[in-house]
Amino acid sequence: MVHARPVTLIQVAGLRKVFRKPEKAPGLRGSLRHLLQRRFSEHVAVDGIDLSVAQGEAVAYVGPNGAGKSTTVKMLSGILVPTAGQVLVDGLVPYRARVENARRVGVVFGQRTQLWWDLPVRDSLELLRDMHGLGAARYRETLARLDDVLGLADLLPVVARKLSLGQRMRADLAAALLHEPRIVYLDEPTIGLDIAVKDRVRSFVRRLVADGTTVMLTTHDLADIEDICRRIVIIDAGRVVYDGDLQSVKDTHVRERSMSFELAAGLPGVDRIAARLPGAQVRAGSDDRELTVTFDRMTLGAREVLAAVLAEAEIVDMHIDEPAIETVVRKVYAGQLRPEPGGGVDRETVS
Ligand SMILES: Nc1ncnc2c1ncn2[C@@H]1O[C@H](COP(=O)(O)OP(=O)(O)OP(=O)(O)O)[C@@H](O)[C@H]1O
Repeated sequence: MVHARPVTLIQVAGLRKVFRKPEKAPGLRGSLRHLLQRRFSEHVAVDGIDLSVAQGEAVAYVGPNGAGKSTTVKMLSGILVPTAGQVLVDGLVPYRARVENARRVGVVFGQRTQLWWDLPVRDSLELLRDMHGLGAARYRETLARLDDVLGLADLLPVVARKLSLGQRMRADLAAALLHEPRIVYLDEPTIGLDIAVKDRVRSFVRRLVADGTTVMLTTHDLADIEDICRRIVIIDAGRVVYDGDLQSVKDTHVRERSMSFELAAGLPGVDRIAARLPGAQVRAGSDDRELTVTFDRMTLGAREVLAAVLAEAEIVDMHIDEPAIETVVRKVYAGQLRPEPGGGVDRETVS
């Protein structure tokens, strides 16, 4: 069988952004001196990023505060001009073709709205319809589809400033997707939302990806990532420190795994099980029919753990706790994951 090659929609090479900040002593004297003798310091926000995203991929773009995530997304959406490097989004250089790029891209900022604050949602959507030059039939059709998944009907007559945060996010998603962009940048799309609305937004984005939209997700909410993305790009201090499959980053960087058991009768003795599993931590739960074994997956397998517990007790139920991506990201934040010398990164195969 011949597989079609995936189409690359976002292609970034050696991308850099250096901000110049004025160096000025405080007060009037400082301002006057700055006028006569301007001094600037340079701040490297994005420091040579290479990134390639295929059509229909959902990529989490993650990193600590100030890592350079928003600066990258601003360069991808044409708001900022890079200091060096190449950016190509759907065949366009975003900062040179801002209008055309905006037609193909949708941006959602969880912390800001693109709705007109004093207008009913319907008016904002109609303004966007006109800005994007959408015909009446296409507008009606897209709005009906968005209404179906986002439940917009009740929100349309409401003035944006009167919407709750969750309603505002649903309306903002509709505003960003009205023109059916091929690429969507989501910046903290679930921030401040309650669990039920978060779930709704996440399943909406999953559906978007399943329909072939390319999504780049910037978030501090790691559950968003686990729910939506298979690939994760972690950046720190403007550089990519990991780019690969979410599962493999967990497998590579989180060696610890846990298995929990529910036993038919009281524990036969934690020590006896521990003796069969050198290096593992065996703990009794709150009642003596629960048992948790934590082990290094490089030295012990789930099968050996199961066999050791079975040899001493009758098992009613068991489950394996998956390592959370949180643990990996915490390592990055603690500086334990660094780029390879020479700028190489841990790029894994992405399926
Ligand atoms: N317009 C600007 N002028 C000067 N420095 C800037 C500007 N925008 C961003 N920076 C600096 O560049 C660095 C990267 O900022 P950026 O907003 O891209 O980080 P981020 O990863 O999005 O952070 P956060 O998670 O807090 O949103 C920071 O040190 C920031 O202070």
